[in-house]
Amino acid sequence: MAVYTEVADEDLAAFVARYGIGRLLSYKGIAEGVENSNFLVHTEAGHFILTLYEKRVNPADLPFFIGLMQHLAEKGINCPQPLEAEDGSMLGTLAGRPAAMVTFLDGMWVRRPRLEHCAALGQALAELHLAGRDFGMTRKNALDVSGWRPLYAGCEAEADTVVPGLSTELAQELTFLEANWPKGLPGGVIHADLFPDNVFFLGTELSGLIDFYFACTDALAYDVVICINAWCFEADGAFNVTKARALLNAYRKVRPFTEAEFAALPVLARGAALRFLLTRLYDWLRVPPGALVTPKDPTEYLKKLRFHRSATSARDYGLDG
Ligand SMILES: Nc1ncnc2c1ncn2[C@@H]1O[C@H](COP(=O)(O)OP(=O)(O)O)[C@@H](O)[C@H]1O
Ligand SMILES: N[C@@H](CCOP(=O)(O)O)C(=O)O
Repeated sequence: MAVYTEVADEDLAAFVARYGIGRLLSYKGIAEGVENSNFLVHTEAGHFILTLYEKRVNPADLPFFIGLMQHLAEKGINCPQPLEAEDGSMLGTLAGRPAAMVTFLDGMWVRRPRLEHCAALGQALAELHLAGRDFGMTRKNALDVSGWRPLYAGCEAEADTVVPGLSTELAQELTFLEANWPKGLPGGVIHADLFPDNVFFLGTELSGLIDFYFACTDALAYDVVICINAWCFEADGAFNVTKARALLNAYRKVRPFTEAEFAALPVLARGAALRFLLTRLYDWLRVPPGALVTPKDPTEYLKKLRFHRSATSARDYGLDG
């Protein structure tokens, strides 16, 4: 579920009235999602998404997220466009939470991505990176290599209850990555969470990218390997090199990789796997009894991490140079 905050009908109607989109006709909470409360809002002007930002979103980051979506939408990226209220603001307060309204995007996310979906995603990711080049704001990645040790510290004592030996394996991986993390790669705005549930398709045509609430400024190639991890492994844990090749080739047609990015792919992929393994493990160990949110499986990312540890070059991801 992802409706953490309930909204009174009359408060929502008053909030919607600020946007000049006609009267509120109906609304409903959206079950999907993890971080924030989302509502599908129907007014005389059509459908919109209302998001109430929950505790894990730092309100100081909201101008970056809102500004980024606006910038990317203006550049032609199919992403939610924040609505401007009659007083010119794009952020308001509803039910005691920071809140924004954005445009509704048609499409559905793909449960089992095929080759053509991976290729479309690679192209869209490169287009997003190019469109972000002249975005004027920056945001440090709170979950970059410097953020992993504190996360690990919060899981260290209990990690072995999930997989025996996991605590030591994570400690060794972290030490390796801290010592070998690539520096100076081409950087810019990255989405940082472009999993299949954040990408909409109409058939095989990509119709929208959503959920920019982990977006930040970091190495562009790091965003690419986050996608490799999320899109190119099969349900049984096997790496599908054909999908990776399709994703990477479609990406590099729009934004070619540098030599340094090429060489860094295996270590970046290890880092991306560790990042999601740690956040999933952290959440897994903290699910309150009776919680309505289903935590995501950390061991899925342990298997991916182990795969990347055996990779030696970009060839292992389907690229020849
Ligand atoms: N702009 C949008 N257009 C259409 N549906 C959206 C849009 N934004 C969010 N949604 C719906 O809300 C769900 C949760 O949104 P998401 O941003 O992923 O939430 P969270 O940040 O809580 O994970 C999505 O899976 C989708 O169904
Ligand atoms: N994609 C992350 C969790 C974040 O969820 P989202 O609904 O905000 O995309 C993971 O799979 O661990």
